[in-house]
Amino acid sequence: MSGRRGSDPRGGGGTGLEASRVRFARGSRLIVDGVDVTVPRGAVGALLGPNGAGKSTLLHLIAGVEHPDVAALTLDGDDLVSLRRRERARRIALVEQDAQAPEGLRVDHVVGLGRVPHQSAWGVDSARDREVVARALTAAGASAFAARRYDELSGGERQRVNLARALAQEPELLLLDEPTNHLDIRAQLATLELLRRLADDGLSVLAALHDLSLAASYADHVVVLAQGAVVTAGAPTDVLTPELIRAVWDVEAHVLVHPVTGRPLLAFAPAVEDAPGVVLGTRGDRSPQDLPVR
Ligand SMILES: Nc1ncnc2c1ncn2[C@@H]1O[C@H](COP(=O)(O)OP(=O)(O)OP(=O)(O)O)[C@@H](O)[C@H]1O
Repeated sequence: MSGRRGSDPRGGGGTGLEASRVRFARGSRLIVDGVDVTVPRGAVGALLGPNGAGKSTLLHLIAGVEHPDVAALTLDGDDLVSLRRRERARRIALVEQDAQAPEGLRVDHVVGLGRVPHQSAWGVDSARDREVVARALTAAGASAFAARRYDELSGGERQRVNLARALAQEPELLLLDEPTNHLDIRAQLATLELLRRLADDGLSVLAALHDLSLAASYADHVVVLAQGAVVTAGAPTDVLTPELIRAVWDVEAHVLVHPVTGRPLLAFAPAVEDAPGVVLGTRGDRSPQDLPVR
């Protein structure tokens, strides 16, 4: 996965995230099966795959919310598994699909929670903490509701606050699980533009996305997962072919060229048996051997 910039504006020449052989089982069920993902500094990576492919679980394993059975996980060469929790929280932020916050908390205080890994044990807000929170709220388009209660916000408003909280962490690696969920189209584009800009400034970004056209427009590199394993990975133009989309998602796709960006733009048609009036069968039960693993 390569970024659009050759230099590392944060200094240090970091290699970003290198995750290899990530494996995780729940009971007898293998959920993530030997996955390799790399995200260099300054790159946007997109994790793609059908429902249940293992995208959220993989993000949780990288963030340290879950612990892999086997994996080599490094961030800028540092072993993530042996990092102390607080240090890991300073370096990696995760925007979850349905993040929670303590009941009744104001939005700016929720975003302020992102500063906790940077604060002393007394948790006193410094002028810099307040400045970082204000900047994060603005960047995520959430300053208009900074003084409202988080639990009274709409889904899209909460999504922006969750992003602001992660930005307030000032991480080196930003992981996002469906960051455009609940967002209107303007907010979706603003979020992806923001991620692109942050990556151009040296942040490593890895986002699970369902919108393949958005992924193709903004990601440097996509990783396609199915049934816990990597099917293929590479530049969006190389990976997102009609054949791959049919094999993994079981839909027919036309790959067009975006008239402005020149990037792939996908138009879909349902598979024949999904036509109106046809009852869906148990699809997606194909074994990984049926998929074109590269
Ligand atoms: N707590 C759990 N207990 C048992 N199985 C789980 C648990 N959480 C997830 N799974 C299973 O692990 C698999 C991967 O789930 P995961 O949420 O990582 O997929 P995903 O690709 O993020 O899906 P989606 O696109 O629907 O969000 C699924 O089969 C899911 O049912």
